[in-house]
Amino acid sequence: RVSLPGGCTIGARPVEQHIKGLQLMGAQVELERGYINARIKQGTRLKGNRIIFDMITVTGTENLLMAATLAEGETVLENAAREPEVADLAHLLVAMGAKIDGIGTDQLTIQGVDRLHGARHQVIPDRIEAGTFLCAVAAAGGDIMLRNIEPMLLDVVLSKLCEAGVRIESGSNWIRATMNQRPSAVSFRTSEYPAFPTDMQAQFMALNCIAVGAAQIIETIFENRFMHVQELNRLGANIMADGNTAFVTGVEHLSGARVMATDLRASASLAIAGLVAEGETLIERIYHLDRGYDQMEQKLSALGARPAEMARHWVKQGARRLHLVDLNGVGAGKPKNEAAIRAIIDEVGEEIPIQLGGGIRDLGTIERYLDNGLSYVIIGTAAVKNPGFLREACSAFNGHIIAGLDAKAGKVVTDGWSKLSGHEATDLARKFEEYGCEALIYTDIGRDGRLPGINLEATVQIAQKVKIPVIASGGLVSLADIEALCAVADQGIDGRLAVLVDTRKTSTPQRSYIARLFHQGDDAILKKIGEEATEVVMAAKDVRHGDAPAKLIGEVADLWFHCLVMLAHFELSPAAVLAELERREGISGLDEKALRKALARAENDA
Ligand SMILES: CC(=O)N[C@H]1[C@@H](OP(=O)(O)OP(=O)(O)OC[C@H]2O[C@@H](n3ccc(=O)[nH]c3=O)[C@H](O)[C@@H]2O)O[C@H](CO)[C@@H](O)[C@@H]1O
Ligand SMILES: C=C(OP(=O)(O)O)C(=O)O
Repeated sequence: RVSLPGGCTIGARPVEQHIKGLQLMGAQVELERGYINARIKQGTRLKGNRIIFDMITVTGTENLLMAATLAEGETVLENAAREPEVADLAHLLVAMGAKIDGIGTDQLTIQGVDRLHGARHQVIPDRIEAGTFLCAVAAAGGDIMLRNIEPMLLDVVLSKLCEAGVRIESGSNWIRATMNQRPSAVSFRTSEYPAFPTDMQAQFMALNCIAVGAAQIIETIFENRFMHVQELNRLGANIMADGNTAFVTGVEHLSGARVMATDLRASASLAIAGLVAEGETLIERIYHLDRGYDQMEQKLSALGARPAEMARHWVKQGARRLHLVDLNGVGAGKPKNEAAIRAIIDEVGEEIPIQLGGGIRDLGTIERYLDNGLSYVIIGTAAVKNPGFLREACSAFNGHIIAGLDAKAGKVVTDGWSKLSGHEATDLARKFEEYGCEALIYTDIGRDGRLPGINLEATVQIAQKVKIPVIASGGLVSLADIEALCAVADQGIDGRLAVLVDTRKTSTPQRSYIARLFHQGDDAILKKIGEEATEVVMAAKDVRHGDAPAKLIGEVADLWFHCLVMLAHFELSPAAVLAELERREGISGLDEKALRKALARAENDA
């Protein structure tokens, strides 16, 4: 028994092809109140058969393919979907002992086997995620390198991007795209693989919004997959949709606005348009996006990072010192990002002190950096491995050398955290102070990047052993951490415990929508309930004026959803609410049967 499928509401998501196939294989299937009940006579198995799909269905093919592997005899699937994900599933099944012929074609022949066994399989890269980033670069301009992606999977998409003016280079498992002009409009029609994927339609529409020229987009797979049109228009796009066809006339500029994500790829198209738009774009209901993209915001931020602008931003926010890490330099053992570092120094070097670490291993490098305008240089690995070097650096550049102590359970680690040394952090701290370091940066690597809060105890321990300032770093997540550090600031021997907030480690903690709400607390949840209730009222009024009821259903769902979140927040059970409704039944005079039915349905759905 399974419920009818969900997925994005991009049109009806019927499953009669799945059901027809299973019936042809001997299953009894019936629909009952939103559920599919399927059974087969006790002691028998599904039987192979020849199944011709009326239309090409991806999950339909996948479902029957799986069923056929364990059916009796031979199954032939005709007009099967050829999407790479279907082939990938077939390869997994073969690795598990299934017998399948015709993988990658529209005719799959399966010889049933008695059982499958475990196997190891690497899932193919997500071609739609890759395509989405390529579209983002095509629309916003820039340069992107995608690794672990098979260009073959993106054939049409790549050729359409070329048509738009993107420069594409590729190898067996990478794609690089560069774009430094406004894209040209590209027309297309979505269709089954290997034609243009419906899952890329919205992203290409976003690209067309700011293109030179006009494009016609025809959606042939899903009947309601243009919900991004009105949101893109809110950003200033010029799109007219008529049935399954959209006409996009490119405009020169989009401007930021508050928009709403309606489904997965629609959200992606809004993110792309938001990148291009002037000013701020706020995309609501981003949970649709999170369903299909892993850390999209982090990946995009990495692309857009213009170090000097970022530095200016922090200075504007009131930063009093900048801490830079040449991360590539750490691995290489020599500077790797000098151009970016120089750009930062040029931008803000005269206003605030800048310190830099990562791959600094010789006096020449230190001298060059200080000449360029850095205030402090941080030495980590080299300080541990070659204390003589640290001593020399301190005497040659007195007042400009900071030692970085990265530690795990009190023991110092080196080489980008890859090697554990035998040294106690406290011992080294004292030694580095003797050499003449200006300060120490203490990072608990068990916390860094994971945000559980600073390791206060260990930091204080270090501070108590030395007279120079200790900069706390790693795991810092909230103001509470900083307050806690301020509270122990006088426990350093000379009362100087500085705080380093490293944004690389503290920005955008990844949380689900619900987790974020929980984190924001009661007020945020209650405010949301108020807003959702208002939206219900507004949608109900629209329905009264003749609008389709789908929106109202959606708004009620949002309201219920947030009520459930609130109940969970207060550790109350939804069952208690149902019980309360049931209790009122007698008093309020509600029709008992109708209410019982509604409750039974609600319970089922829950
Ligand atoms: C989880 C997953 O892999 N989702 C993808 C899958 O969805 P999904 O497998 O749901 O899409 P299908 O390929 O089944 O649907 C294609 C078309 O066939 C119709 N149809 C399908 C089944 C059926 O029994 N009867 C019927 O009429 C659908 O309404 C649609 O118009 O393929 C779609 C089309 O590439 C993609 O957009 C989805 O991202
Ligand atoms: C529509 C999509 O997925 P689903 O079939 O899961 O809704 C999609 O990936 O764009």
